[in-house]
Amino acid sequence: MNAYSKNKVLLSAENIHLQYGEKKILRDVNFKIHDIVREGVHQGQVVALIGRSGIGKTQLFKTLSGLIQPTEGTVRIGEDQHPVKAGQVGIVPQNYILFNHRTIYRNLKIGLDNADVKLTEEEKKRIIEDYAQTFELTEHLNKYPAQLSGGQRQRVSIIQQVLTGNKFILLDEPFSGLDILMVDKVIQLLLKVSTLSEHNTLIIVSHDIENATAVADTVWILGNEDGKAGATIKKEYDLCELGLAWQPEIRADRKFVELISEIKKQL
Ligand SMILES: Nc1ncnc2c1ncn2[C@@H]1O[C@H](COP(=O)(O)OP(=O)(O)OP(=O)(O)O)[C@@H](O)[C@H]1O
Repeated sequence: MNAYSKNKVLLSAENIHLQYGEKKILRDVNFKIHDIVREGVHQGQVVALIGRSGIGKTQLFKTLSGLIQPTEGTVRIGEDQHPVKAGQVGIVPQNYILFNHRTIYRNLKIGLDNADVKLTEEEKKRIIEDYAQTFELTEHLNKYPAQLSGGQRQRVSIIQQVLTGNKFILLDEPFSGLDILMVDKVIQLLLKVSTLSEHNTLIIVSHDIENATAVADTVWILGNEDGKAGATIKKEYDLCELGLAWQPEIRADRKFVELISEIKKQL
């Protein structure tokens, strides 16, 4: 098993409740996301949020990113654990909207233009070219989104969020509509993003349990507990502790396959 330790809290939720009129959507959601130190790597956590359709994943996702205020409770972010504000968490939406009339280069530049740190045009160019090279997009920089495959567009969309300097990135169904090779590339990209900085934290909402679990170090199952109204994190799997995190080939592992079937039973 890998030696690792969990250090600072980067994102936390305390007693989150969300209700619309009489309808309770979320109940008593509590968690802490940390940075992780292991084998010379210092990284943020990668969490997979899994649950049945309509259970409240999107509502939790929006609460965590400050887009909606919970009825009760607080989401805290950063080393100083201040209450989250909209814009502090980057979102890669399901249909990864890019600006179709701008080249990939200019789409990536939007990320840097929106970053807190002000850079010269020359600095921006160098950063974009570096990222493009790392993520195999150099030959596509002057193309338009329509000329790229779905997986390539997805990668551009993820990198765009990374370039804004957002340390917290929520991804909504990042594997949908991708073939298996593209899924592998997106998984590699996500693993790379999570290790780029000790503060990079990813939360992946997905119906694709195998792939979301393969890239994650933590799995949260959102569901109803004991017939109570409102969904909560009814089970958390720590894949570091299970020895199933950070291994790209994990999907063929017997222990991993057993875990997936256990997760499915929890839904
Ligand atoms: N503004 C609202 N007012 C009342 N109920 C709402 C509102 N928005 C969402 N809901 C309800 O909240 C519940 C959770 O919805 P949510 O979209 O979070 O589910 P989900 O888990 O993301 O589903 P899916 O996997 O199908 O995308 C649903 O029952 C939905 O009808």
